[in-house]
Amino acid sequence: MTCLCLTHSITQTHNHNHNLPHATTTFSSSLHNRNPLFQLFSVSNQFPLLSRALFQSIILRPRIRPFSTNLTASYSSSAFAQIMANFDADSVTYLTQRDAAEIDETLMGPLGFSVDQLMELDVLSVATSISEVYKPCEHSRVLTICGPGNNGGDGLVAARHLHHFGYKPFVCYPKRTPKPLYAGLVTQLEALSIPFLSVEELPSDLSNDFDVVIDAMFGFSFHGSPRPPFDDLIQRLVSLHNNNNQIGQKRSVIVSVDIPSGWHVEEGDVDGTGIKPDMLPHN
Ligand SMILES: NC(=O)C1=CN([C@@H]2O[C@H](COP(=O)(O)OP(=O)(O)OC[C@H]3O[C@@H](n4cnc5c(N)ncnc54)[C@H](O)[C@@H]3O)[C@@H](O)[C@H]2O)[C@H](O)CC1
Repeated sequence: MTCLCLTHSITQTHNHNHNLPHATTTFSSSLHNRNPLFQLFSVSNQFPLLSRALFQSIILRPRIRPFSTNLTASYSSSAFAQIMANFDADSVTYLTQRDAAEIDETLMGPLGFSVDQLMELDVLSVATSISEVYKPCEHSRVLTICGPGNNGGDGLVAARHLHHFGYKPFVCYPKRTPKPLYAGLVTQLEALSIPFLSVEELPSDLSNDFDVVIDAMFGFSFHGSPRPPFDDLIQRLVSLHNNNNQIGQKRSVIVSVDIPSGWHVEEGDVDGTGIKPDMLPHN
């Protein structure tokens, strides 16, 4: 799992106590017309042996690079500078939406991984990254907005992990899927008394009630324009970012799992009006 922390200065980059190596980096808004997704290096002969999460954790980490050469203005950490020194511009390749789906088919077909196995592994890394950058003592109230597919499942798992990490998670899961995997994830959250909020119960300004908003609406299977209620939810997250432009106003930070919801999966934030996440952990 790789975590890209956007627009914020780097806070930490190291192997953490959960022993899941990852990289955290920052880059400028020039990202938004580039596809930040599914970055992999040209070592495809190794890739089928590992889940994308494992692959990116173990192989990508020492060599990840930012998308913008303007990056140097946005960081000050010597640890980050060290990471940057190892970046290799020529080693980055990108996966298409179709590539990503085919890799999953391989992982979950001949290689015998199960969705829930990959989801747990990926999302433990997501939750760990969040806990390193946004400490529970300062960012305890977390809203996870979950979509109808596996990206939404990631959000449900993230809420559970973050509860165990000491956060106070809330979940908005407006389009539930009756499959056993999702039903089990919901049951586990209910057993922990994690509150589920309807779209109507959300405050008009999410920043009033939440320190972190996790965008787990859509991942790599998103296509077209978002349908209700996700069109409205995406707009709320867009508004959060816009509100930040008003001096002195504290806002929730946005963590988009795998892909900022509503972005074109391959083209990115085509017209520049999409969600601008603060952190982009992807699996
Ligand atoms: N590969 C891994 O290691 C893992 C990745 N995971 C995560 O799973 C998502 C991809 O999941 P998938 O179920 O294929 O798709 P999505 O979650 O992106 O959504 C599908 C869902 O959304 C509906 N939909 C599509 N477009 C729209 C739209 N315009 N409006 C409304 N609804 C839409 C569609 O009908 C489906 O219901 C990947 O990104 C990772 O985050 C897993 O954790 C497993 C491990």
